[in-house]
Parts: sequence; structure tokens; C-alpha cells
Amino acid sequence: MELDEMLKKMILENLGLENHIDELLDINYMRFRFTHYKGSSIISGDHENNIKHDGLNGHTDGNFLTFISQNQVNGLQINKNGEWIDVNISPNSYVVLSGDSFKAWTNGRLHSPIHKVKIFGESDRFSIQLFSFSKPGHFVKAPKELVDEEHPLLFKPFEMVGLSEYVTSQAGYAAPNDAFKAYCGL
Ligand SMILES: O=C(O)CCC(=O)C(=O)O
Ligand SMILES: [Fe+2]
Repeated sequence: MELDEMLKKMILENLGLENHIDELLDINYMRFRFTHYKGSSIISGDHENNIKHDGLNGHTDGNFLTFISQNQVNGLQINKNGEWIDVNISPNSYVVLSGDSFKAWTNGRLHSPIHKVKIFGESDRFSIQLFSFSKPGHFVKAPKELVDEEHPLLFKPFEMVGLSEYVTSQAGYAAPNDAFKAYCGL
């Protein structure tokens, strides 16, 4: 929670939006998830063909900020210009990802990276994710200071619940590359 507040303050100060810090912190709504990824298990003697992989497909997070902590088993990969980069972190550190809501709120100033999880080794991976969302009923909308002729509004105001419902719907699955843009892009 403190780290979330600290980072949001730093980001807003950087954008010259100190006057919006209280508003952004006020709408905060945290969610927590614990994930257990199973290590590859060999189901017959043939290592080449019978290794099962666990993981998570490429996606962007819909929320504002995501904090990820894991055991000693790596697996997170971030896509940078089409290339998958391994994120190797120690169990004592966090990875912080910025999500689609922050991208929309900053009218595109912040990027929400595509990431996935691939487990290749035999060891299980455990990760804890803390997601900062906005409260139900709140519409995420870029402040007017970030919208002008040179920077037209990129996303329609949206509510987190609507976004979550959309990305898990048929239409959302049909637009997996950028479901967020398909939902509220202008
Ligand atoms: O387990 C991880 O490292 C990442 C999980 C993730 O990307 C997610 O839950 O959105
Ligand atoms: Fe994610």
C-alpha cells in the first residue's frame, strides 16, 4: 500500500499533477492474488515430447499498478518491441507493472507492458500479486491537464467492472491483442 502511494505520488509529481494526488489515492481499491504455477512434470520417459508447461498467456493488466513478488523460481517475461525479456528477480524484491487504467488516466503517457509467465523448469513457482484498481462506480478518466490538441483523449471514461466483464467476454477474447483499446479506445 505504501509503495503504491509512493509510486503514484512520484509519477504524478513528474507529470506536474500534484493537485490530483489525493483524488487518485482516494479512489484506490486493492486486490490480492496468490498463484501457484506447477513446474514441468514429465509424464513418460520421453523428455522431448511429454513435458507439460504451466504459465499465463500474454496480456496487459487492466488496473493501475501491479506489484509482483515470487519465490526463487523465475518465469515472468515482458514484451519489449516484440521481444520477450526474462524478468529475473530475487524473492526479496517486487516487480512493478503499470496497467491499462494508468495508461488511460495519463492519456497514454504511461505504457502498460504485455507480459506472460512461462514455466520451463521442474520447480513450482509461487507468486503474489497486489493490484491497485479504482473503486466500483468510479470512472477512470484522464485529467484535463493531459488532454489538448496535441494530445487528444485516447480512451473513453470507463469503469473497472465494465472492463473486467468485457475482457472475459466473447468479444474480449476475440480481441486478445488489445482488448483494452477495443473496449474504450477512441
Ligand atoms: O505471476 C506473475 O508473475 C504474474 C501474474 C500476472 O501477470 C497477473 O496475474 O496478471
Ligand atoms: Fe498480469
